[in-house]
Amino acid sequence: MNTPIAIDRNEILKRYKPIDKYTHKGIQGHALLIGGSYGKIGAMCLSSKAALKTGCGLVTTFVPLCGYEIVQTSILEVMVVTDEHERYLSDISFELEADAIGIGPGMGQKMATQKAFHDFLSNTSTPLVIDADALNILSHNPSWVALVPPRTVLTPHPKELERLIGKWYTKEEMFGKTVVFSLVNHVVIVMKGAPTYIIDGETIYENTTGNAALATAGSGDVLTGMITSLLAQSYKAVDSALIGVYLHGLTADIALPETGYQSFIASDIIANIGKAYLSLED
Ligand SMILES: NC(=O)C1=CN([C@@H]2O[C@H](COP(=O)(O)OP(=O)(O)OC[C@H]3O[C@@H](n4cnc5c(N)ncnc54)[C@H](O)[C@@H]3O)[C@@H](O)[C@H]2O)[C@@H](O)CC1
Ligand SMILES: Nc1ncnc2c1ncn2[C@@H]1O[C@H](COP(=O)(O)OP(=O)(O)O)[C@@H](O)[C@H]1O
Ligand SMILES: [Mg+2]
Repeated sequence: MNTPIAIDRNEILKRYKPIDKYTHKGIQGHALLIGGSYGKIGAMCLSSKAALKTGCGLVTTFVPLCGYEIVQTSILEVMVVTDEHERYLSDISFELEADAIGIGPGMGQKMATQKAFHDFLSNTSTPLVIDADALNILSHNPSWVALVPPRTVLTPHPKELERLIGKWYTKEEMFGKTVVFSLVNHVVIVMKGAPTYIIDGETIYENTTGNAALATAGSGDVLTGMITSLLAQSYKAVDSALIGVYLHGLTADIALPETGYQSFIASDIIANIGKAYLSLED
């Protein structure tokens, strides 16, 4: 196993692109977030708001019908497109052209949703982030991994990773299997945890930000929105993963003196993305 490269401020500054004075929302990137189901529309609100706050120009959220008013009223800046089904996704089709798509948070794994995800994968070549239930659907249908576009970013937590690559008994085995999965399928894998590792083929990166305050509902959904936003802003897949994970962790380090570990929630990540960005400008 290759020694991990520590991702600190210096490594991020090598990749970070400051905002162009003359940019506008039309060229700042359009992120599309797809997911949600009855009772889990919040996951989409979190990932969509996180995408906006990470800097892309436009965000559209694709949810089942029951999510329409929830997303429209909780985030005014986001546009909403709905599936025809009331409670879960059954047909992922839309007219818009997104620069990046994040799919999976709160999506559930109903058979109709699985089929819709299969058809979506068969028809997309847009830069992609796959998370949560979309990862679990891939684990149930391993042959569909071949449909995943090259350079897609997968963001499993340890349980989702185990479902995807199978059990491991040592840390070396876990890294070995993940590296093989990345190489064979040409994908970038964000192994979420404490710390988070990013695997790009045989190259392993270890994030240096973040703390136990992040062990709270929705913090992964927020990360999906952040990485999708960076992809939409034309960052390479691996750089989107590295910058997204670094900034996400940094929000918790910044907020900790005010919130403590226990009262920090996923919305606090979103609220501190601005300060995390500003720390790159000093
Ligand atoms: N407000 C919302 O709408 C929320 C929706 N969510 C969605 O709920 C769905 C289910 O996600 P879950 O991740 O809860 O369900 P999963 O069944 O995928 O994962 C939960 C299991 O993974 C284990 N696990 C998680 N992190 C671990 C770690 N770091 N180390 C070891 N084991 C770990 C847990 O112990 C548990 O057994 C997803 O679609 C997700 O996006 C959640 O993100 C919570 C918030
Ligand atoms: N103890 C911890 N220290 C640092 N980061 C953590 C810790 N616990 C969780 N995280 C981070 O929080 C996020 C959790 O993601 P995930 O389990 O998908 O949450 P959810 O599905 O509820 O949104 C990951 O980015 C993970 O690295
Ligand atoms: Mg998750």
